[in-house]
Amino acid sequence: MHYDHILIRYGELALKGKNKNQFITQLQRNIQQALKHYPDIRVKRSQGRMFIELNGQGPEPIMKQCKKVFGIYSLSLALKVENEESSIKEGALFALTGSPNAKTFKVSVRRVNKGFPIRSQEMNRILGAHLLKNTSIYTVNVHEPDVEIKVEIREKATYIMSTVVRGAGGLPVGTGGKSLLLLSGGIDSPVAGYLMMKRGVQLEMVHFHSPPFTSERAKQKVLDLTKTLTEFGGSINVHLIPFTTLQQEIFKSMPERYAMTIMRRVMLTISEKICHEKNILSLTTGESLGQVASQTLASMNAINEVTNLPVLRPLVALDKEEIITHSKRIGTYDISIRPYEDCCTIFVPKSPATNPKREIIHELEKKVDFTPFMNEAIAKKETIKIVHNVQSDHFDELL
Ligand SMILES: Nc1ncnc2c1ncn2[C@@H]1O[C@H](COP(=O)(O)OP(=O)(O)OP(=O)(O)O)[C@@H](O)[C@H]1O
Repeated sequence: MHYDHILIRYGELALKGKNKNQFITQLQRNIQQALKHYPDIRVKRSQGRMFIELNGQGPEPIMKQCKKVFGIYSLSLALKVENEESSIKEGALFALTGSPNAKTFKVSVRRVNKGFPIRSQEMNRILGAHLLKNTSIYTVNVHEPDVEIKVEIREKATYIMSTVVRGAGGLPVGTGGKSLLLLSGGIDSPVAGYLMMKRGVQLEMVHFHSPPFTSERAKQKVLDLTKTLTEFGGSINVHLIPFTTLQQEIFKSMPERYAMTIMRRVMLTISEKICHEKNILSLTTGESLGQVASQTLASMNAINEVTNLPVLRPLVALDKEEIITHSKRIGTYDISIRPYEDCCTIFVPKSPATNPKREIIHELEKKVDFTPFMNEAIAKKETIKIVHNVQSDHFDELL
């Protein structure tokens, strides 16, 4: 006997009607995608659960991959047996005796198949008695058992489990629409992207770079960050925008105090154009309040003016420590701290305005028309598709 399935639980209660079906279909697709290197396994759905049929494949790597799939609340290794009392008894004994270091147990039966002749409570008693009779070291503890033997009696078969592992939670990527993430090489924006993916949002990236002031390795850093994020939700397109000429024009013609704000407005304007082209309905940034001078509410207010799209800022209320903790856990931190220059770190004004005024910006922007430079930058856009990376193993647990 051996565990031959993985049972997957998702937050079904929160779902209703049409959304529910879309959620489940997307989740199934995402699990299949995450397991694409295991051709023998099958992912099936049935009555509020998803099942992975292992077909001889060892469960550890499959569990590990599944722990990164958003929408999964918990997973259990499961033994499939026939809907027969004797088979269920045998399976329960296998599950109990295979639990290392356990001294106490509890049996929890769920009878999903109401056609099964023995009711759940009765079945709990039958199985408990069977386990006590056939072992000598275990006792029952219904309140705080070392191991809980879960038995799900379903339409066609019964699944027996002794462990529950927490999944990544959230919603399946692809159920929440699309957002364009402004991805710098820093610590924050990859974390912002991760949090949006956790809410089911599919990402595309835009990155502004300024060759030759920024190197190939700085560009590679952004591609590597994206590759890490693909582990949570499939392939991602990265749009690289050459920003050198625009930055030089801005820093040449605008007062230093306002150059940063105007540069951000230009970034957002270009990003919005990409959204229109790609049918993406929102933008995401890694800004959080009060971290640096340009991340004040006044600054966000001045920047936001150039777009009607929602600008999502999932880090807005987090402090740096929390953001760093996230980035270490998801595997982006070590890439983010590589010491290559970003376009924004090269053209840094000494004292950017912390309280930029829209009226002043309007006056300044009347003097120079950046549109031709923006159009040129967009025309020179380079798009790279980063394929879903399913082979990394740099972490085990997501919270
Ligand atoms: N070169 C860039 N390309 C794309 N987006 C950028 C770029 N530089 C900055 N951004 C966007 O603007 C946000 C604010 O940038 P800023 O440099 O002020 O903040 P930060 O806290 O250092 O963020 P990060 O750690 O993400 O770089 C970033 O989180 C990112 O979303």
